Amino acid sequence: MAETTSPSLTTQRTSAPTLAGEPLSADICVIGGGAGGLHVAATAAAFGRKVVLVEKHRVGGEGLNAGSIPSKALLAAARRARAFETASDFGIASIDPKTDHRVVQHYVRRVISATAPNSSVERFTGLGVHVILGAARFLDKRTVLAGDYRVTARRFVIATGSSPSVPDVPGLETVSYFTSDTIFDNDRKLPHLVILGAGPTGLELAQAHARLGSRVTVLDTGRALSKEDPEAVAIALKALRAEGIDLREGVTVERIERLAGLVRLHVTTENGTVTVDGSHLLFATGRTPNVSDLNLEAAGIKYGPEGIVVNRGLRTSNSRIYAIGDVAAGGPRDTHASTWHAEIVLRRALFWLPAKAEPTLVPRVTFTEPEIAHVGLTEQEARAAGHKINVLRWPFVENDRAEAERETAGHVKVVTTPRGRVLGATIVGAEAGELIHLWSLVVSQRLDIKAVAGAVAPYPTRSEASRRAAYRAYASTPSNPALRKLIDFLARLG
Ligand SMILES: Cc1cc2nc3c(=O)[nH]c(=O)nc-3n(C[C@H](O)[C@H](O)[C@H](O)COP(=O)(O)OP(=O)(O)OC[C@H]3O[C@@H](n4cnc5c(N)ncnc54)[C@H](O)[C@@H]3O)c2cc1C
Ligand SMILES: NC(=O)c1ccc[n+]([C@@H]2O[C@H](COP(=O)([O-])OP(=O)(O)OC[C@H]3O[C@@H](n4cnc5c(N)ncnc54)[C@H](O)[C@@H]3O)[C@@H](O)[C@H]2O)c1
Repeated sequence: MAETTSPSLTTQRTSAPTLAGEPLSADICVIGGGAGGLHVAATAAAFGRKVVLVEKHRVGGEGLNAGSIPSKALLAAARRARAFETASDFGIASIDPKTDHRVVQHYVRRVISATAPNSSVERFTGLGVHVILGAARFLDKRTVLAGDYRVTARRFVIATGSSPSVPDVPGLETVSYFTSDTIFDNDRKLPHLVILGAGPTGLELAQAHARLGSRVTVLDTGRALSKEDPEAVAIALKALRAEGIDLREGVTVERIERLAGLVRLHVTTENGTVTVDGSHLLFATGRTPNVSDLNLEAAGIKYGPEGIVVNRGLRTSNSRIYAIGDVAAGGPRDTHASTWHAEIVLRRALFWLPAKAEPTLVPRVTFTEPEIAHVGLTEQEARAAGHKINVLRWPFVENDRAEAERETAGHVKVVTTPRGRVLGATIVGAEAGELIHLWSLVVSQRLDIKAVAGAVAPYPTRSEASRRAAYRAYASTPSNPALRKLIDFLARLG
């Protein structure tokens, strides 16, 4: 088991600045070998640019090693356990699944290993990228010290990602705890896991652990999944609570203490102070951009608590340097957002095209069951932006495939202008993450709701719910007096 002992949050190695270092020049120097950095490096090298990639820890970044991949592998194992428990709904005897946590952990590692070759040092070296393993640190506006090299480059791309942020709760130094950096190394049953933070990280890990046999309590100072449409969140939270997760919102952990064999949290709620005891603690309280060891001041790069300040072209305050992915302030923090940022930078740096980042084009998915997927504006954001809107819905309870599979929770909800331009879509339900891609296309291409209503969906699929929601745009058509007159007239003709 790999819990963190306070107060060290991450192990960021820093290179002591030295004048030594073999000079190395490049067209593009990429700092950080996660999803975003690797995409820039591979593509720029494919176009014949001389590329240096600097990675201080593990090539593949957080997504591969401690983010999307291990969390989805753990959720996949948890889904199997849940299927055993609920099989009697289908006429098959349910069983109480027994989890071998060492084998589950081995499975998670196996999935990481299976996807790792795509982001190995060997692969990138083979593509012609000069890979340096070590922490990068700016010496001046055009030079970075990395490993044994002093790298100068025409362009730099900072893609150093983010790390778990852990609040300074009194008593934290007395306990050990997990973050997303360490939880996937755990290979033991956690009898009662208390999770602080009900964002996507907290809730995905809550459901995974609950299904694998842990008792789970989640505490959040604010609202769970506060960015998402409240209607969708209510459906997902109902399902999580029905699986036994004790989720409390609007509560504050005032103090933590270690007692024999357990961790005790003193929690303020609207009804006073209570104690919550657990066997293990996981912080899922948000992320901090990885900037502290880059010496950004030397390069004239502005940054703040949210990350490196960039314009819509992802340029920093040093016009030769871009920042992408989790480390860039204000943008979405998802793997596909990092690779999309990479594509914007490649278009600008290689082809001088005026590509721009528009965060509302990036879909996001919380992979609980049911999933919540969203793209564009939520109903609340559209109203706050002053749009007049129509809201179109179709519930999965009216979807034949969902009925056949007994997964009828949720709906498709689409927000359009009165003239039918789609501003955003939220889907809550099984496979919402797959279904949202259609709406991503619609929002990014500024398509009209007619485009979805007019495209035939196969039967019986969940996709039909998207088409049915789109069709709701015509709900008032049969009672339109002018149209009724026209139909009457045409009927008289023959
Ligand atoms: C539990 C969890 C689950 C997630 N699930 C999903 C999901 O399902 N889907 C999704 O889209 N997103 C998911 N995310 C978010 C996703 O992992 C991140 O948005 C993504 O990894 C960010 O990619 P990046 O390239 O910006 O940074 P990273 O992947 O963090 O890569 C940054 C790299 O830079 C390196 N680095 C840092 N400082 C330096 C330095 N000074 N010098 C050299 N190298 C440096 C780091 O070692 C790291 O390898 C999840 C995150 C978590 C925590
Ligand atoms: N499925 C996915 O794509 C996925 C999964 C995980 C993370 N991510 C991305 O990573 C980013 C970070 O997500 P996250 O869930 O780690 O963080 P988050 O910032 O989204 O959520 C953190 C939660 O912790 C709560 N919190 C903060 N301090 C607290 C405290 N002291 N006590 C209790 N609660 C506290 C906040 O109110 C918030 O609800 C997001 O942008 C997310 O999109 C994506």
